[in-house]
Amino acid sequence: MTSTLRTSTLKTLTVPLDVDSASGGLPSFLVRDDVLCWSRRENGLVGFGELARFTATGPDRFLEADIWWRHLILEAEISDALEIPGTGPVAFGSFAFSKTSPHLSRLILPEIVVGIRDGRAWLTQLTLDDAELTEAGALAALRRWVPSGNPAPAELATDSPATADAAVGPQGGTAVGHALSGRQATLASGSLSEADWMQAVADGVAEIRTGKLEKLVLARDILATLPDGVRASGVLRELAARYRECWTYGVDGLVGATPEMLIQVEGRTAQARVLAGTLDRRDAEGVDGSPMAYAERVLAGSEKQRHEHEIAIQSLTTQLAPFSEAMNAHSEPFILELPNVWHLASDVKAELADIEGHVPTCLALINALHPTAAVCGTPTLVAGALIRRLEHMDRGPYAGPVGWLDGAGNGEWGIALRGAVIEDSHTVRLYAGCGVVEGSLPEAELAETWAKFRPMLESLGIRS
Ligand SMILES: C=C(O[C@H]1C=CC=C(C(=O)O)[C@@H]1O)C(=O)O
Repeated sequence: MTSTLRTSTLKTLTVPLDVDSASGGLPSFLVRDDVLCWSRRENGLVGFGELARFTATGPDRFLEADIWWRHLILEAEISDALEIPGTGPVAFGSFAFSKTSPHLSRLILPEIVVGIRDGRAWLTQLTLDDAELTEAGALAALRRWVPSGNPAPAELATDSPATADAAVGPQGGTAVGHALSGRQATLASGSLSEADWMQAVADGVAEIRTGKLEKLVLARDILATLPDGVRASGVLRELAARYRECWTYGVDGLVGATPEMLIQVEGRTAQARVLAGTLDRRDAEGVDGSPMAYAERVLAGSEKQRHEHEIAIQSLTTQLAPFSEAMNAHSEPFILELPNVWHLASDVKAELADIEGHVPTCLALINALHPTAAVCGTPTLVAGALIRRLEHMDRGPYAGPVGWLDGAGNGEWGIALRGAVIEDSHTVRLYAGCGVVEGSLPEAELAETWAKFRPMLESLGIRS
């Protein structure tokens, strides 16, 4: 574990901010490529700069991060005019999926945070210096990060990927067998070719048939090369505008819009959104009747999909129970409609218990919940070992927790799905995976990964 923190005390000042929703709200602050972002609909947090950073690898990464954060907060001098979730000191973070990954899990303490929640907006300045924090100083600091104030929406759209247009061809490595159009880009398979990945799915199904495990989530990566370059800020604005039901995240080059909430803590209430079971909305094109009736029939009516979902909900509720005084979950999953896919979804709500006089922190909960069956499998250890054997890649931050936490114990941590890592200014690695159960068919799972790549491909201007 390493930390860039100096020994000085953290000071923070939170003041109300006048954000004119007509000028674009939170997305209008997504103008820098190094921005830290967490946003859904009109709400969210955007962070600028970096005061301190914690990094770690290994099985204790969540608990080490928890200790680092609690130590930082313990002596902090906090002046907070709003005192709502997300005000006061805030850190953004992203954690590696695997306890064996060399990828650095991280918490980043920004210098400036802009937040909006239910129509209330605020600005927080953080410092480790002795200087006094004032409202005028905080506004001046914000203007240094976002020089022209809130840019107009029209200005923001100028580098919109939807405007670009050119042919796409395969690049060195294994070309992916998918028709693409839109912006000039090349796509190549990552660690496994499509054929090898389908073989991995078939091998996974064979393992499930031996009875060693019930469910396994297998993922794959593809590499997009964009000669015109990639702007993280543009990708985030695109995702936030299109995937409003999802949580759009941006931390250190990891970008995406996840529909899955691992854990959201507000005071003593914890909530999760568990997803498993997917149907490509394009499958409904040309089918008689309403698309939703099709989803009801084919997704909610499928025994395989419901079984996959049941395993995911069981794993979450079993792990959350020891931390909860009371818990409720939908008895029946609902259908979550996203622009690309439908999912079987269940929301779980729990009242957190006092454990030795303390409500469990976000990171303690994540330590217990991750990895859920929605991204790993059941039993966890067997599935985890098989993932390492069959995927032939390090997932890095893909399918790991991503989100933020504040000094009062509130936070939101999604699972980093439907996302990508911007590796350099022209290269983006996209990830997608599928729950594999006994009835899974490799070709159908491959098609599902393409549906799950779609949010990122679209936001890069690549139409699939
Ligand atoms: C692993 C992914 O999705 C998970 C979340 C929702 C539905 C899933 C499924 O139906 O397979 C996956 O469990 C991914 O998007 O990469």
